[in-house]
Amino acid sequence: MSDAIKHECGLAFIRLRKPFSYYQQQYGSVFYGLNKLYLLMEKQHNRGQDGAGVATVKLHTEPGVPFMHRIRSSQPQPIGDVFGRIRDEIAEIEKYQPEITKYPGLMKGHLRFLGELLMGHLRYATQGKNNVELCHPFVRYNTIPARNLTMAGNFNLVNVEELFNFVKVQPGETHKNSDLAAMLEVVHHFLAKEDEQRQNGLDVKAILQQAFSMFDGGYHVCGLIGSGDAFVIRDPHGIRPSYYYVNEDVIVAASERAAIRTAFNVGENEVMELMPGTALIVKENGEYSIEEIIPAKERRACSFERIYFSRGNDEKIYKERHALGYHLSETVLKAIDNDLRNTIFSFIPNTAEVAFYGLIKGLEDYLNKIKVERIMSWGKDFDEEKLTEMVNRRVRIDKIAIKDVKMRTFITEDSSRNEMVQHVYDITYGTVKPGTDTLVVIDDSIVRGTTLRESIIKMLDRLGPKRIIVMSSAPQIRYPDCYGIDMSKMGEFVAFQAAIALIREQGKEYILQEAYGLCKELERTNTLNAQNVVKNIYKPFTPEEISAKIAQIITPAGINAQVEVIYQNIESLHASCPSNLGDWYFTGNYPTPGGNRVVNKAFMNYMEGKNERGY
Ligand SMILES: O=P(O)(O)OC[C@H]1O[C@H](OP(=O)(O)OP(=O)(O)O)[C@H](O)[C@@H]1O
Repeated sequence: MSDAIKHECGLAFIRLRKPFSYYQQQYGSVFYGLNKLYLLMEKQHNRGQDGAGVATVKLHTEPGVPFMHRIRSSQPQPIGDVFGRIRDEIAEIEKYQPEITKYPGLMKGHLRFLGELLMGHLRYATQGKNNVELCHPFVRYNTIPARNLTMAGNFNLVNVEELFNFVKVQPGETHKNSDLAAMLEVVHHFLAKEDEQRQNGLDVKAILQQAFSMFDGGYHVCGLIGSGDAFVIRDPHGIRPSYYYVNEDVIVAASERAAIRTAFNVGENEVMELMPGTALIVKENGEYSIEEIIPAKERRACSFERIYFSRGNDEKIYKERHALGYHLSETVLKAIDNDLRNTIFSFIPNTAEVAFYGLIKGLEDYLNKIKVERIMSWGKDFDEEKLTEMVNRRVRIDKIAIKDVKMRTFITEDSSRNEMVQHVYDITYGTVKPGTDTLVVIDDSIVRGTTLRESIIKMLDRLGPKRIIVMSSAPQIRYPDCYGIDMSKMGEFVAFQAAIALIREQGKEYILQEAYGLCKELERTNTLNAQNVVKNIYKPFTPEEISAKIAQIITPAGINAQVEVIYQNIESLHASCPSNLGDWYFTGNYPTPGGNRVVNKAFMNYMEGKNERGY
């Protein structure tokens, strides 16, 4: 089967609250909104590099004049492509009317994308072919202006089929697995109903309450309506991140706080978090409100956002990644028997860099403590040489792995990933004392283990270390994620491969058969969402046993160094990222019942040899 593309990951929204002439006077450009949208998107490019799209709505147009426009790209550098094409349109008009930029009203009439409502999207398609038809935003056109709707989002739903059935829509081949297509149809269904009944303005809150009570998953979604209204909404568990900022000139929303801070040059506390289950609703007249759409449920904000996905320049995320590294320092000291003299520390670029600083801080704190203890124990028995030697003891750090391509391989589609990871990294020669040094490298996450097996371990081994210890600032990734970040097939997780290998080695295949039988039974009684059966696969083994097996799996043939893997534990993860406790990919504790169905389906697919995702 061809894989469905279900991953849509970065969002930007701007509502201009003043006429275009104001922005020209105040900020020197009628393109203020478009420029800010570009910046917001560029600052979130970490969230998706496979596609980009923009939609705009113009307010108060004459009847018959198009007011909703959309442009999308799945070219390499898609943000540049989208805005390049918008720029070309501007240049074309200026060619014939060089004075036009002086007349904002005229500009609005001539330029398709000069709208007061702007929405941008960055797409990450980890699976299947990158098809521009699947890039957000999607649009639902209608002859009645208020029933035109365009939406984009960062989300995964686990009940798409059910939703299409509800609105009695037969989606085409391209969109049949698309969460957004299903969501758009459902929201449009209630929008049309509301428009039929309404006396005055649209009751956007009522539309959202009816539509969003039907969605099972994690989401951060934005919609622009032909009436001039707009909304941004976040799932009731707060799984996906969502932030907003308001001043007299603009209303802004985005997936990451730091992007808003940089684009609008504002402080940490000026950017607000959109709380779980609520929506930012912007009325056609530029007023806004924060409304509860679905009562908030237990907060399960995604921790993988903090560990890997978001950009690390966010004030809180930086501290959290630092803490993740710090928490690992004690464990690594134990692993190397406190032998800092013969150990060299480094990181796998890029995301792990901040955790590396945290790790080093932890090691330095230890070393400083030791120095003080030693010096104190000398009493008066020391000289300059002895003291200098002690004070100059350092944790040995070096930049050993280099990333040649400035792209995120994890969010690169599967077919090209293996080859890519082989060529993405390189090493710095002459850094390690061959045969003596232990080399410790920290990565933020080990998912499939491909980065390590196909590239990093072989390269590091060329430097001749005695041991290679890989530390992961995330715990073992054991279960699929179906709420936003694509990790969908059981057999691909190196932790699952390790559990299977241990089961086989120990002749415990009955565990697999029992779990499969239980899944089948749950399927028959339509209760696949009642429990996560895959937990039984891991149950017989300690995390350390799984880690030891993972180390074997990621060690390619012909490696001289002894390879070990050390993971973060769940307690330290939670201590490091206290407001993002969503940890289902590590623990198997899904926030919605749909999650259990997904993991059980993924396991059944694995047992049946089907290479397809569980949702
Ligand atoms: O175990 P695997 O399945 O190979 O995946 C894990 C790797 O993927 C990510 O790197 P990526 O290149 O996406 O991003 P980065 O440069 O931001 O770290 C992550 O940082 C790990 O290094």
